[in-house]
Amino acid sequence: MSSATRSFTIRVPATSANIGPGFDVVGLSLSLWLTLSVTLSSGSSPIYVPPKITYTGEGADEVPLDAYKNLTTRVALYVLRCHDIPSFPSHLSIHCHNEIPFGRGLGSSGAAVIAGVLLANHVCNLNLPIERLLDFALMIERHPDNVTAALVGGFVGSYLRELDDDASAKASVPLSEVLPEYPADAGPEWGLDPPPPVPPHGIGHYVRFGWTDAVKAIAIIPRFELSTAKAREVLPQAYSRKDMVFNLQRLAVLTTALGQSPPDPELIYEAMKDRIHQPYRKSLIPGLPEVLALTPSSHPGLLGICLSGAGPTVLALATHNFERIAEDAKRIFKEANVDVDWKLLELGEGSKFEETA
Ligand SMILES: Nc1ncnc2c1ncn2[C@@H]1O[C@H](COP(=O)(O)OP(=O)(O)O)[C@@H](O)[C@H]1O
Ligand SMILES: N[C@@H](CCOP(=O)(O)O)C(=O)O
Repeated sequence: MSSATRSFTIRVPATSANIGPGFDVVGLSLSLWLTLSVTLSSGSSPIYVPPKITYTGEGADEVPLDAYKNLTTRVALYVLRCHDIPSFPSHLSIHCHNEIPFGRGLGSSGAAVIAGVLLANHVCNLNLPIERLLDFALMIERHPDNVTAALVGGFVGSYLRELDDDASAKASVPLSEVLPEYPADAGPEWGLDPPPPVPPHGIGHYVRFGWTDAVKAIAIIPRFELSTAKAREVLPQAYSRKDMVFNLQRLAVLTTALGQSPPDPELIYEAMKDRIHQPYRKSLIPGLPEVLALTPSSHPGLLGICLSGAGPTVLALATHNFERIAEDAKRIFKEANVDVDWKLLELGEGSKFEETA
């Protein structure tokens, strides 16, 4: 019996969502990566061999290596099952190398979800267009900001289409039905009845904004995790008109201002302020108000400063003076007993697929 091997890599960037006023709307991709190196052998044995996962980098001590428990492979399995493919092909090996820290507001779960959607697409040659890949990702991450930026790259704005009643019901099934908890002894056929909820078409829509290369991102990353779910629980259900208008005005300006050359610190600093999520998340992140109080006049080169995603990472956009901005933010966090690491990052590309053999 002959055997053939196919190998490919999938690279998905970290993201920073919200950028101040764009809660659940804007995101940008950053130069930190989740990389999957995938090998698929076939034909040498008739016995089904389940997927083998190995993992290095961020999260290596906590991530499950069972394909029915790991977020990336569970997402891939969901996509396969929506295409009437009950399980992974035999003899699949996946090595994940992850540079994106967990639970810090840098889109680790969004990257894992996009990696899973792309894994299914390429392992079984589904040839799904970008829009359909996004539909699957949005059945899992219900806000579009991270997953869209992780998939297409750049500085991106997105919205969820208003769905008709039928599509809306399909798109709002509980996550437990999209990604069921597999029991320890689950075989490849487990969970096929009832079949998984197939996403409606065209859930998410996006546009890429301009971005000036002079703008770099300093990620100031506290050494503690804050789950996105917990950081969403503290948000109110309703907002005043005044606060909504405050954010809308700034968001409209910000999406163009970050593409202008040279970038205008006065315009951008004010445009990165927010009243929809940051004020409510302060209680979860000691030192946050003090760090957000750095300004372009106290720190030349700084353009604006905000919470990255749901936090606790702070994102400072700047053109120069990176070390001073970062070290001062680190010192301020330290005064609140929070240790941080910082990284100077670039606006990243979107997800990449490369056939290696
Ligand atoms: N590469 C990965 N592989 C498997 N699971 C992951 C991966 N990245 C993130 N996760 C899961 O997502 C969780 C973090 O998600 P979340 O709370 O949304 O924070 P973040 O802001 O990092 O996206 C992790 O605790 C882990 O369970
Ligand atoms: N808009 C979301 C973004 C969450 O991003 P993450 O990187 O923290 O997962 C929110 O603010 O809740």
